[in-house]
Amino acid sequence: MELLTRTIEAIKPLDHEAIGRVQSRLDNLTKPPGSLGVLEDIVLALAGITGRQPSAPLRKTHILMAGDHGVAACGVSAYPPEVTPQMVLNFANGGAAINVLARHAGVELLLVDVGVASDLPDLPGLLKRKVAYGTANLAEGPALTREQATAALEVGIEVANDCVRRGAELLGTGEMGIGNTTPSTAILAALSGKPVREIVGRGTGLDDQRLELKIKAIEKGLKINRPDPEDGLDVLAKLGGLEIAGLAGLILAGAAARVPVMIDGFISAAAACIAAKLNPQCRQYMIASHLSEEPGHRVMLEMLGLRPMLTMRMRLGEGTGAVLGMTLVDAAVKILNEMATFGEAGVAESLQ
Ligand SMILES: Cc1cc2ncn([C@H]3O[C@H](COP(=O)(O)O)[C@@H](O)[C@H]3O)c2cc1C
Ligand SMILES: O=C(O)c1cccnc1
Repeated sequence: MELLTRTIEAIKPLDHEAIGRVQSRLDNLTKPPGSLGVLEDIVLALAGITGRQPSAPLRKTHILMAGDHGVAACGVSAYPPEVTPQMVLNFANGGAAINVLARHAGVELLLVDVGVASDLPDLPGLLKRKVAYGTANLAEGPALTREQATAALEVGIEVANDCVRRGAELLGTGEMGIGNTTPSTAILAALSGKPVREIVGRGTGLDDQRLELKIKAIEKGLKINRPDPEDGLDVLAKLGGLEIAGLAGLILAGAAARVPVMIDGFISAAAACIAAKLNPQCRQYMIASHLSEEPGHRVMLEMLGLRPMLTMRMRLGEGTGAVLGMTLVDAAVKILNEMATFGEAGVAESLQ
């Protein structure tokens, strides 16, 4: 059986016994039950996902997938496509926002070239797994063939499986690809049926004129390609992109391996929506870090049934929100393990 099918079929429900055990420990800690809100939700989710009581700090790996987009030729980004490989060099040199936050949070950073349109040099921390030199222009036809989409999904699965084999306990999703808010918006429009104008955003900071070009390109792409909203692979192949496919594979593999996946902003959530279409159970293995400024992100999170931890007006991508969110996961796990119980501390329990 092919790797993608095997991975999709390996995803199982959460462990409700483990959730119950962690819930009773949380309720015995010296605080009113539920008073730590989302911090409590996080450890309950981790228990259900892993089947164990987590211990801190978790071993955290952030995977940043890079790819280019044919649709960039339509003028849908405020920046030129050359920025994609230039930023990959910046990541390898440690100078991007994601590097700073990964160092701050004690997170290992892995770069993957799934589809950058030029050849990259050998760089520390970069895995060269190029499926194609960028996608075709989604406004003119399918961005990818079904075979390319499957190959990119499988790159993500293999990368995630390697990380898990090396001991990763929490995976993060991030991306770099000039133009990639365009396929992400197209994916959302296809899956939700919502009008493009209602969910589109300015990405890297489009002016009104370029925003119209972006709307036109997406509407044209949906009309020409007619993606089947019930077929996640069809939506992914017709609209792209390669890094989105890679992240969707990573998410599926994390779920199959019972490892939680921190979902970053708009583009990562598009990948999560594709993964959820391929197996809705994988949603239970996701944690949403933050709410992006892209208007469609809220719609995606509602479709996924996820509540973001942070609202910080972020709209960068790279996984910056995901890595920041990981610091909260470690904090939540420390709460679970380091707080005293009512019995240990000699604190009186509730009167009710
Ligand atoms: C210098 C720079 C660094 C970035 N890091 C992430 N993105 C983000 O912006 C791009 C998506 O926005 P759009 O669809 O408008 O092109 C992606 O590469 C995303 O990761 C960046 C963009 C730029 C310019
Ligand atoms: O939310 C994101 O991930 C995002 C938003 C705009 C541009 N790049 C990324």
